[in-house]
Amino acid sequence: MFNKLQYISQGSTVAAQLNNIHLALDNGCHWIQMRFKSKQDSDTFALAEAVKILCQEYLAHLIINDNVALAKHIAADGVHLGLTDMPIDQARNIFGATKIIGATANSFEDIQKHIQNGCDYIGLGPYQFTTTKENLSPVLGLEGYRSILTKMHQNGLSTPVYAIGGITLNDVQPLMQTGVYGIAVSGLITHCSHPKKTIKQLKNNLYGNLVV
Ligand SMILES: Cc1ncc(COP(=O)(O)OP(=O)(O)O)c(N)n1
Ligand SMILES: Cc1nc(C(=O)O)sc1CCOP(=O)(O)O
Ligand SMILES: [Mg+2]
Repeated sequence: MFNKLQYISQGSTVAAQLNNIHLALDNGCHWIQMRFKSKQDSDTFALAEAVKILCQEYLAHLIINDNVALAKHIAADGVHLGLTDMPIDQARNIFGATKIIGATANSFEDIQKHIQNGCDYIGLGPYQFTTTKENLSPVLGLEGYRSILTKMHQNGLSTPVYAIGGITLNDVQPLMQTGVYGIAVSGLITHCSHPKKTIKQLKNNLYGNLVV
């Protein structure tokens, strides 16, 4: 069973990325997506190696954003691919059958295509406007999730869907009621003043207060 809470890392330098990822791990996140839009491949590689070690220490899953070759090279648990990244079936041939491949969607049609191509989870967004990612697809809002998740149910599609994009603590329960499997967040955890408390509250909302 996949974690219901994904932390999407942010930071413009290796040091900032490492600090933010360590903060997330140290305060209870167990699924890290390393999302580093660096111009220097050497920096991205060095960060990925360090994050792999950190995730091993914290028994956390490590997903690499965009870069299938890097994910394979460091033996990450998975990769996340967007609408303009490598096709999922091509990534599967490179990365193998046991690895986790996530895919970005902004519509039911995107989801259908990704599932046909063999993805393991969907990142459906954006829920609302966010400055964490540039070039956002059209904002979906709560009604967008309701509509898309209903279509998935009607078509017997059960691939886990994560909501992403501008999510705050108060958004979690309404989003979970639409039928999404979990959430992916970046700024909420990166910038909060009490990360351990926030992550525990997120988990309580995600797992229905089963978290002790
Ligand atoms: C869980 C999750 N969902 C969506 C995204 C967005 O990925 P992508 O469309 O490739 O955009 P970038 O993150 O590469 O800017 C994601 N990373 N994770
Ligand atoms: C990485 C990403 N992808 C999105 C999409 O809509 O595909 S929104 C997003 C940013 C998520 O960060 P925050 O929780 O700070 O808004
Ligand atoms: Mg991408």
